[in-house]
Amino acid sequence: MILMQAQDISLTRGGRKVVDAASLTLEAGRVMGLIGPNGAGKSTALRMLAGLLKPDYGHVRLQDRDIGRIGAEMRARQVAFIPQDGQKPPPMPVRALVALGRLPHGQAGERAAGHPAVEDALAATDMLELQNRPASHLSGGERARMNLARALATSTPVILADEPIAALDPAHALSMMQLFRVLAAQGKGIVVVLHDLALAARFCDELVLMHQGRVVRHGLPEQVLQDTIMGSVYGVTVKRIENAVIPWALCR
Ligand SMILES: Nc1ncnc2c1ncn2[C@@H]1O[C@H](COP(=O)(O)OP(=O)(O)OP(=O)(O)O)[C@@H](O)[C@H]1O
Repeated sequence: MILMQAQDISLTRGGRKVVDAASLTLEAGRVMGLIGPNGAGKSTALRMLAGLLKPDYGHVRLQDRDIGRIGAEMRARQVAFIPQDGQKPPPMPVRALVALGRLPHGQAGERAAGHPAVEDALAATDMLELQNRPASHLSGGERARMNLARALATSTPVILADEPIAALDPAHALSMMQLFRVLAAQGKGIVVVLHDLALAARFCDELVLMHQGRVVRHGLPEQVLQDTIMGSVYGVTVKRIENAVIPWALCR
């Protein structure tokens, strides 16, 4: 089942097309990795998918409706957007902040904090131990897990996550990628921006490679992560290593 579709979306910023006629289709049960070098346009594209930026051209459809025509609350019940780690959160307890994820369902305060979706989200992200801590005291990695928990608490069919594992230690990065797989198995569709290509190859069903605003490759990880493409897009060479745990290394 198609959950979301972007067709030829373009956006100009500072006189430059930062996203240029990008198209993608997100199906239920899939983890899609959005990859590409710094400045490729990944975050901008993700914000357009989330309905937070309006494309100059093209359109984003959410279950067959133009996302721009869906009200903010309805959209929030359908799409959870996890931004790249930005502002420090307020000094409210982690559980209360995660419970804000229930607002699009009209639930707030004690009712939201006690909702099973909040409990499940805290458990899934390994945040139960930290639930009473002020959110402002969390480390960068803990904050990333809390942001995912808040998104999960909303119980949306679509999750859009911008570099959610960038600040995570290896164990929590693996857990989060495994959790995306579990969520996909439950029927959700996930678009995740990643710079860790090994994890992208291992956990994503498909990869969308962006470069200079354009989607230059879309397909299975092994189709996208080819040596020549990595060379031309990332400017690195791929060294294959036999019998190694990670069978390739990137070199400059
Ligand atoms: N408001 C803006 N005005 C001018 N340029 C912008 C604006 N917003 C983004 N850009 C530019 O658009 C390009 C794409 O930015 P974007 O954040 O989407 O890239 P990205 O692929 O997510 O990069 P990264 O991996 O570094 O996070 C960048 O070159 C950025 O400088």
